[in-house]
Amino acid sequence: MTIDNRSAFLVAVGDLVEPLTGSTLSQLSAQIELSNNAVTITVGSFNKEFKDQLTGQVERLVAQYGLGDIAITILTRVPDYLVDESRENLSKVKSIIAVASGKGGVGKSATAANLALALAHDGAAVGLLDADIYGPSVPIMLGVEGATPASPDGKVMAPVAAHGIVCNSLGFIIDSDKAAVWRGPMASGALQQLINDTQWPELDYLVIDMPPGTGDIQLTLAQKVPVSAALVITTPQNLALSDARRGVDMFNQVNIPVCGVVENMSFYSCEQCGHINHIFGKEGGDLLAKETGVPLLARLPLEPSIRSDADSGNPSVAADPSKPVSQLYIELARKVGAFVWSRHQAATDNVPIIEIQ
Ligand SMILES: Nc1ncnc2c1ncn2[C@@H]1O[C@H](COP(=O)(O)OP(=O)(O)OP(=O)(O)O)[C@@H](O)[C@H]1O
Repeated sequence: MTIDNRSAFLVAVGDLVEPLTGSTLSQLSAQIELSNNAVTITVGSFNKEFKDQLTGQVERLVAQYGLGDIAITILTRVPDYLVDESRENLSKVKSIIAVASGKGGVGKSATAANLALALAHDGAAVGLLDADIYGPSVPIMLGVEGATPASPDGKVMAPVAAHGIVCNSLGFIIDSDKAAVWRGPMASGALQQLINDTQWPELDYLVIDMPPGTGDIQLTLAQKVPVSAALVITTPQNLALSDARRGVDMFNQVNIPVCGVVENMSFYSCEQCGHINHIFGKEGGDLLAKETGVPLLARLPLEPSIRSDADSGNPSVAADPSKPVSQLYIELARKVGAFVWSRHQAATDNVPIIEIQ
């Protein structure tokens, strides 16, 4: 192989496109290293499908440029958003994703839990913080109700492990019925404690299940924690949509990038005849996306197994990642991961690093 071939190969690899962002590897500052017998590409998201595709594309380029016998390795390094050294307990967390909703009961917690599991399914180290102080449901959803976070020094809490991720929730610390009747300052104080006193391990993503609504607590939380992407969950009907619009506005106010909207309980597909029924109305999520300029990332069906899986402590993605509804969560997770990767490039304006050894 000649020097020219090697250089042309590196340029061609840099020109390959990440399909969910539409950007090239060079634009996304992927690191591409070529030695005599190996090429290693470090991308910013875990998307298994994309990494497999990329391996195939690189194999073809290796053949096209006559590079001979070359080992191809694709690694992932999620961009590190949390540059603030003072946040000791979050110092090992690379990126925080807030899952919010303008109103309660739209499926925010079920979506947050399945999103966290879907990110982990592709290989990421993931934590889930249940900040839904008024109705902490993560312990039940992850099947760890009654667990107690370990605290060797009596000060910080170690999160609880479940289904390959780690989580913490006010539900571990207090009776969730009591939390439901707390007044603002008490709820806010408990939330602060949960945020400040959880010692998160090395994580690629920390998913936060936010309290529903757009009041002071939500705003304070959004400002206190360095969120890299917010996801707003809604159902298709008008009332939920106007609340979701307020959710998007809230994040805009505090300069947190909203990566997208999820329309949950979007339709019901009859198990017997396959007829699709839009129980809560149609195309509301599209309308919201158009009005706010935020993309609609997923339409999730109203499906009994989502509820029964979550109620039995084994959310759909953990129960069976291959079933259609789990695949929807996995696709959603890949879009969120791609947003975090591309957003970081926009934020830091990194220059591409291409090394030839
Ligand atoms: N797409 C869906 N299909 C069927 N059931 C769902 C779906 N999404 C969520 N659920 C179920 O609906 C109920 C409410 O969902 P969830 O607790 O996630 O809502 P939430 O928005 O977090 O509510 P809250 O704001 O009160 O905490 C749960 O039993 C959950 O399992």
